[in-house]
Amino acid sequence: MDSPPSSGRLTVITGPSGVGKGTLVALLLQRHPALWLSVSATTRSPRPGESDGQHYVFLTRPDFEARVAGGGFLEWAEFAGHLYGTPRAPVEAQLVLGRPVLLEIELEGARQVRRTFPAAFQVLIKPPSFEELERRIRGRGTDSEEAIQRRLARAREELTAEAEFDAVLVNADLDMALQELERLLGLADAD
Ligand SMILES: Nc1nc2c(ncn2[C@@H]2O[C@H](COP(=O)(O)OP(=O)(O)O)[C@@H](O)[C@H]2O)c(=O)[nH]1
Ligand SMILES: Nc1ncnc2c1ncn2[C@@H]1O[C@H](COP(=O)(O)OP(=O)(O)O)[C@@H](O)[C@H]1O
Repeated sequence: MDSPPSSGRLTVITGPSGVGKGTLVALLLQRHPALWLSVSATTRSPRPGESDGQHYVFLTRPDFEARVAGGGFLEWAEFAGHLYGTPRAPVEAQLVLGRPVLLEIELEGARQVRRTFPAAFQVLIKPPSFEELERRIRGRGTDSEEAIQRRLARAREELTAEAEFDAVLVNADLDMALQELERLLGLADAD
């Protein structure tokens, strides 16, 4: 099931909010500059330190909906009261160039990609426990109590979807999880 992706392959990384997806993906990109991470669009407000076009493309809801209507997203979903989507054109362009592409997206989006790109390699990142997940979301200090509650409710749902994924990775120790992710993605040290 977990055969490593070839170059130009699409990899989807999913997992509950606060599990460490962003942390793992940032480390992966530092170590493997050949990887290309899709920058999503969202209607949520920027967090302190997030810049437009780098972490997300921040859109109003009407602008986001116009892009949906125009077929501009490879996939999109609503999460915790906001819309999130993967701009289609840049992903397709990178795949044509043969570059390995990463999407860091939530469960509904992963399901859409499974239908449109059945060859995509899909990884679910899990926390060592639900209590640890809550500690990480709170420890990050970026979300309101309401946003935290919505993320925790959604997390319970996402964690039941394990069987849908090509691989499941527990992010307990960060270095170990990073190594395991590299192994799953078939990334050698020098990639
Ligand atoms: N479907 C979909 N989900 C996305 C996209 N971009 C980000 N997400 C997911 O939306 C959720 C919320 O992201 P964010 O607001 O940055 O919060 P965080 O995960 O708590 O840091 C996370 O599960 C992301 O993986 C996207 O383009 N499409
Ligand atoms: N293996 C780990 N052990 C302890 N804390 C972690 C680990 N991985 C990530 N974290 C911390 O958990 C918090 C949430 O991580 P983040 O990458 O923002 O999650 P996500 O992108 O999945 O929402 C951050 O404060 C991060 O530093």
